[in-house]
Amino acid sequence: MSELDFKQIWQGRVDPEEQADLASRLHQVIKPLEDGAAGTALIGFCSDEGVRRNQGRIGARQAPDLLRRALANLPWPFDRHAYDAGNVTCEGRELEAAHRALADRVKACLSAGHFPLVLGGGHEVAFGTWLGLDNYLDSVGDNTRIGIINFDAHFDLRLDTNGCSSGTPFYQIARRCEEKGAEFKYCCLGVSELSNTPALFKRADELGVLYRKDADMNLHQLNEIKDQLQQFIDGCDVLYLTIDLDVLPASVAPGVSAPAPRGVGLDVLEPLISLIRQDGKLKVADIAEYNPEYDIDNWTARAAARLVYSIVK
Ligand SMILES: N=CN[C@@H](CCC(=O)O)C(=O)O
Ligand SMILES: [Mn+2]
Ligand SMILES: [Mn+2]
Repeated sequence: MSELDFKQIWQGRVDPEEQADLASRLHQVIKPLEDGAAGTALIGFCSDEGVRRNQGRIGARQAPDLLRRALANLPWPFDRHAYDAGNVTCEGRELEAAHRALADRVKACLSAGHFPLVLGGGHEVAFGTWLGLDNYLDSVGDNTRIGIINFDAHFDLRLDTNGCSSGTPFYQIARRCEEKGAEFKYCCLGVSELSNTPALFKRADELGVLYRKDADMNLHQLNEIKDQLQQFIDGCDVLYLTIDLDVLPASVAPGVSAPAPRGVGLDVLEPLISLIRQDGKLKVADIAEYNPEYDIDNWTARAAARLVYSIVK
């Protein structure tokens, strides 16, 4: 990202009448990625090639810079550095190359001690994010168990027989795990019975996926969901959190490729994100499927910003 692009994107409201340390916003503290103290490192993944291959509605490749704009005014009362690590762009149809480039960027951020937070892009982002974490753990000789927690209306466990797409990332990861003799630990919360065929439910069962349907993700079930999620977390050494914005009701997040008529509310998602953050296992996260073409008055971008805030706070 050029200095000019950085300055154009990271701007927003300033409140000079307030005590400075109580009024700072992300756009005032974020810096281009540089050597220095550990912090949160935002990486954009400009791609909707996976969505195109998956017969979906394209538009998500525009998302990263628009999400940055939605993040710019967030209060940043945290004693933590924030960096912008720029964009990885899928050139033409070269999704596999973009996955490798994203994995390298995620790994470099982890090696420097940062918490990489990737802004998609279609959900094909997940394979690149996971690969970056896996490559990093391999490079430090760490044989730990990675737990994947995906908030999504879809399993994204489609076969990649005809190439990878936004519908295949967790199947690709399952195959990689099998090849290297690692356990595939995948928890998918918010699955819609109407948006996944029995073939996908069958594959999820065969792969030992822990899942809950959107209809079982209500506020009155929160304690039960937390217990189930905590048990999953206890069986993992490190965590990768991925949020597909289509897990939210379409009335909250209309700007996605495949909207969910029911969805899971922020009132349920936010306490679960706090649980995921709680014990220090969370190493990397991403937000996927923002499609500005279908957004209304930035509702979806604002919901995404709220979720980012929940992840980093
Ligand atoms: N990442 C999205 N995956 C969904 C899309 C479904 C749709 O376009 O209707 C899937 O493949 O199941
Ligand atoms: Mn998805
Ligand atoms: Mn989805």
